[in-house]
Amino acid sequence: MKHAAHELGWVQAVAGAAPRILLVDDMAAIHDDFRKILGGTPPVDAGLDDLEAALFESAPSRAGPSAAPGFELDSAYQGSEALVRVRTAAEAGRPYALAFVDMRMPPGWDGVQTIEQLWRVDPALQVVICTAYSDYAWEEVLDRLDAKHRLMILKKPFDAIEVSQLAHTLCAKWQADHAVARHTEALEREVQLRLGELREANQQLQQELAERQRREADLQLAASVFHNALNGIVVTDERARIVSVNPAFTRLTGYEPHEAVGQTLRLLRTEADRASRADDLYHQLWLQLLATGEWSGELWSQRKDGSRFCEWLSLNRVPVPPGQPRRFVGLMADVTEQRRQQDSWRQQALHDPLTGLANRAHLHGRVDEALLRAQRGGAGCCLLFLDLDRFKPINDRLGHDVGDALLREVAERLKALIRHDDLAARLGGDEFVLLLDGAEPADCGERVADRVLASLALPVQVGEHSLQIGVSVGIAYGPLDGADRDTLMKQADAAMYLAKARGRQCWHRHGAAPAGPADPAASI
Ligand SMILES: Nc1nc2c(ncn2[C@@H]2O[C@H](COP(=O)(O)OP(=O)(O)OP(=O)(O)O)[C@@H](O)[C@H]2O)c(=O)[nH]1
Repeated sequence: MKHAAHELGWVQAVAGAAPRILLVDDMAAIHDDFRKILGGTPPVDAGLDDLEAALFESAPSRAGPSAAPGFELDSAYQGSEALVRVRTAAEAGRPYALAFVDMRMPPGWDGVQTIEQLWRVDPALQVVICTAYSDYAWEEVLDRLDAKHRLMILKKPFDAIEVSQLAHTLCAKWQADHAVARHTEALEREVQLRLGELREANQQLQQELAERQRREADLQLAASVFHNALNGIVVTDERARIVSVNPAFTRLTGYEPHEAVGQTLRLLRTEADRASRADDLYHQLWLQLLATGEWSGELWSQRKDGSRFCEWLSLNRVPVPPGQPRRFVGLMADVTEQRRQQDSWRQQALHDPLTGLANRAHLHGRVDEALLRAQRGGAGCCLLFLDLDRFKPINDRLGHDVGDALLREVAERLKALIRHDDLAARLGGDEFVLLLDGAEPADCGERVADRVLASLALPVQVGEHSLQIGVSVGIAYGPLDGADRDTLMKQADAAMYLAKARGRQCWHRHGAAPAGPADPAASI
């Protein structure tokens, strides 16, 4: 508030308002004299003229009321009253510029005490101490007040010009002091403002620096990952053209960066894929990548040296700011070994280890599929149940190894008799099944059975042994003889037993009338 009051004082001063002067004296006549000199009207009291004459060397009328116009004068007759006026003026924002203070003002404070009190309230107040006598040595007064720059001493009797000059000079000094103070304050504010702006700019700079350092760290990390990754990394544009590759890509494919960059991912196509005119996998995967932003899967690829490898490729669209070219990143890993292992496990799970034919589980799956297709209006299927005739004696006589070799040879012959879409399976022991997928023509089972009988009637050479075996075949058509797998297989099995019952080395179709003994010429 003090600051605001000073500020208002300054506004008043610069606005050209009359400087305010406070007259502090216990004698009313003195007030009138000051007013005459400084622009006030003297009180109507003849007795005061004498007093005036005693105080001033020359009569006040000599100075004239117009000698120093332009001051606003107030009077206080005791120090305490002066204090109230000074405080009120300061709080109202209209401080006094100058106070003329009498030295002796009984019964209250003397001049020095009064000045001390006034300066506590308004330290900028200029003071003229008026005295004919003093209770203090002047050095002592000045030391005690410790304010030589804002205090003047006016000794009685007064000279009007001296009073007027003091008033003008000290008011002008007060105004100048205020102007300097305001200017200094304005400068300080400006400096603070600039400092604040600088601090803010500096803080922003620090934040940007920290952000840049964080980004640089991220980039370094990304670059380190790119260069040290064990997996191949390939970055492409949206037309699948390679933009960059990492060292692991080169290790995996044999292509140096300068050989790969600018090529498309088709660089890794296998010879077979290149020869094929059909839309290749790369085309399909790229369409999916553009549509969904990601693709992953296994594909066979070819290295620069021509060797093939199975790669796991995972492609993703890289998010980039608007306006930047689209990029895709692919992670590649050589999974050839895993793929071979899986193939081997799949082979073992679905195939008979001795002959390599399909096993029972595999057969079941294929029969189910065939029956389902038939249900949906597709062609049916035919099952041929085969059981070798008198296989046990070979085993018993010549041992299991010879028996095994015989079984393997039977498997080879069976495979040679069927089409690509058909399936040859070994259920175990000397039991085999042929699945003819798409039972066309209507007697295809019987025709194949004839070929089986003929083929297996030929001797089998195992080492030094020329072995002669036969086979009994049961035939059942799905879904005609069984709409579900269990039924169909049971019917074919039962038909095979009927063929055995007929004397072996013959076939029997499920549902056909039991025939007489098979042609002995066809049997062993
Ligand atoms: N070598 C070999 N023999 C097997 C294998 N699995 C089963 N066997 C044998 O194959 C024979 C099959 O028995 P059967 O079909 O009853 O014998 P079979 O002499 O053919 O009898 P029929 O069918 O009535 O003519 C048994 O001696 C089994 O021990 C195998 O994996 N390897």
